[in-house]
Amino acid sequence: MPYETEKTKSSAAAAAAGHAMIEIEVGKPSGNGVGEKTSLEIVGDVSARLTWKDLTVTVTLNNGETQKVLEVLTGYAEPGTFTALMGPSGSGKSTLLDALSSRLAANAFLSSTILLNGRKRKLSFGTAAYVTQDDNLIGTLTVLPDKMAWLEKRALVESTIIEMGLQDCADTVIGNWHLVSIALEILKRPRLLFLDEPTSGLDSASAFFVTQTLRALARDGRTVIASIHQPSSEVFELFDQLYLLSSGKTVYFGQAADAYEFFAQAGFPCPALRNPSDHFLRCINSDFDKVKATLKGSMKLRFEASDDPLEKITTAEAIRVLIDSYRSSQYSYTAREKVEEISKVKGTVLDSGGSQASFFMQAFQLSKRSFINMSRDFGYYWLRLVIYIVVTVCIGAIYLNVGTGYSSILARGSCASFVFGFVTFMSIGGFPSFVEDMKVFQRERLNGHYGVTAFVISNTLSAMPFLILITFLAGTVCHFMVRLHPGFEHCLFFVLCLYASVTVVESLMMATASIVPNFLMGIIIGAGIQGIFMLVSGYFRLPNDIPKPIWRYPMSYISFHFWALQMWSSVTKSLGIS
Ligand SMILES: Nc1ncnc2c1ncn2[C@@H]1O[C@H](COP(=O)(O)OP(=O)(O)OP(=O)(O)O)[C@@H](O)[C@H]1O
Repeated sequence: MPYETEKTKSSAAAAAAGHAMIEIEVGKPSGNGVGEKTSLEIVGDVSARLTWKDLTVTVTLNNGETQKVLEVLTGYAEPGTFTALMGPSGSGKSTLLDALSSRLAANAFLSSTILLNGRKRKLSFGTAAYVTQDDNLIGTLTVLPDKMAWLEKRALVESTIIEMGLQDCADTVIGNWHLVSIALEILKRPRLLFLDEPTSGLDSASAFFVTQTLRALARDGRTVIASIHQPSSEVFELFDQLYLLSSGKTVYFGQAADAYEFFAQAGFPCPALRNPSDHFLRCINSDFDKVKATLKGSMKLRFEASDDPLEKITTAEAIRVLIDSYRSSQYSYTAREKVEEISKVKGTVLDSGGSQASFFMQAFQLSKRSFINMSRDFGYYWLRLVIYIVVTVCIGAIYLNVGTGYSSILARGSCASFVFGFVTFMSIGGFPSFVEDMKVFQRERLNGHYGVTAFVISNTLSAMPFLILITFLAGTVCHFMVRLHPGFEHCLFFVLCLYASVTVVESLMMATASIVPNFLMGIIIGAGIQGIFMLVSGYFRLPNDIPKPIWRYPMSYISFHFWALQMWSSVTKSLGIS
């Protein structure tokens, strides 16, 4: 392609995207004439041109075997365009989005050349935004962010709210709504927007509205790539580019409007009045083979009588024909040419290399947000505060003024065991909230907002006031009703022990939530671990009687119950009753 044409096209794209292109530096021709590829340098253009070539993703399964999830995919996404990824369930749409946005799972191996503005870059904060299938939002917060000058912030938020059509819910508490997720991501003004099934679960009118909004965001100069599950024909008409996948292979990539022609050329024309996306998905969904095989006997006559080419061959064969047709088609050739062409243009480096906030700012903002969330969510700590007080009043009533005689030794031991065993055990009730927190954390970490350390510190700090309040109130009630060792310092020591024990259980449940993100399994595992710790605490068997290997060493020393009871027995000793 001649330089002039290349330059004109790039300029036109940037102009269409509404961004100034300040300088274009044309590389030296190597002397091979007009058709020679060159390296262009675009400075000042903030749009994102993404290309991927021969992209293959291989995952290692639990049994050690490997599986190719995506195979040699080649494509591109340009600013101002809306690219839709379509394919049957399990065809690899989410994996392709993950691969392009550098968010692949740890067991997935990527082999590809992915270029952003002609450069190899890992996408991070501010450059790209990723809206996941699950809306992992903190349901107690409003859509307003807490960064930059107030006036600037207000202008940005208002423009975003208007852009997204969210005027009616600007001051409401966030529910789970796709548009809010998208709005939150575009607050960072990303140039590249990835969305995993933004229309799933929506009725057709809402799906149309969301897709129209995404197209408008694209027209504003952004590069938008979204996987869409079942678009209506109206929604389909909003797509600029279409990437059709089946079993991880490209069935079609090109302009959405040209897909009809491609399918017709391959021998599968879309019947009149049929939704094109329904037709394309039907052609490439091999699940229908199994259904057909099952119903073969009863539907034999119908299959023979029909003109539909899909009823004469299996879907697996149709997919093979389509994949082969695409490989040798002008669409595939054009896509490869275009990828080469875009790759040669060295555009602006958009990557800001992670969150712009300092570590302390991240930890401060996260602590503040987490504290607001905890204080607004009644189930997070307030309910536990009520239950802790009720339970400790019950303990106080049962062990009321337990005394200091020999007969009270067992009662004191049981009381201690119950307080540090069962009362702290109730902290597993916070598990569902931890799981929600973890989901938000995982999304925001992958989007480059902050790291593990900031999250752990902020969570510990924000929970601290609530845990101090809970353990102070519950501990004091218990201490005075049971008449434990009198004196302020002993009461404080008791409350501190309770605080430390509850913090350990909270941390244990948080760690469990990071490994087992399932409510029921997490609670069962957390309860099981605590049950084992309680067994070796020195109450159910005296410390010297606990079997030495494993149970005494190291288990009893790992168990926080053991340390709490040690404290108790030292207090009891100081009373001279042991
Ligand atoms: N990290 C992984 N480990 C193991 N298998 C994986 C992994 N990621 C994806 N897969 C498998 O790859 C296939 C494609 O998954 P993917 O989620 O990308 O499909 P999809 O088209 O987005 O499906 P859906 O529409 O149901 O979300 C699936 O069979 C999935 O089980």
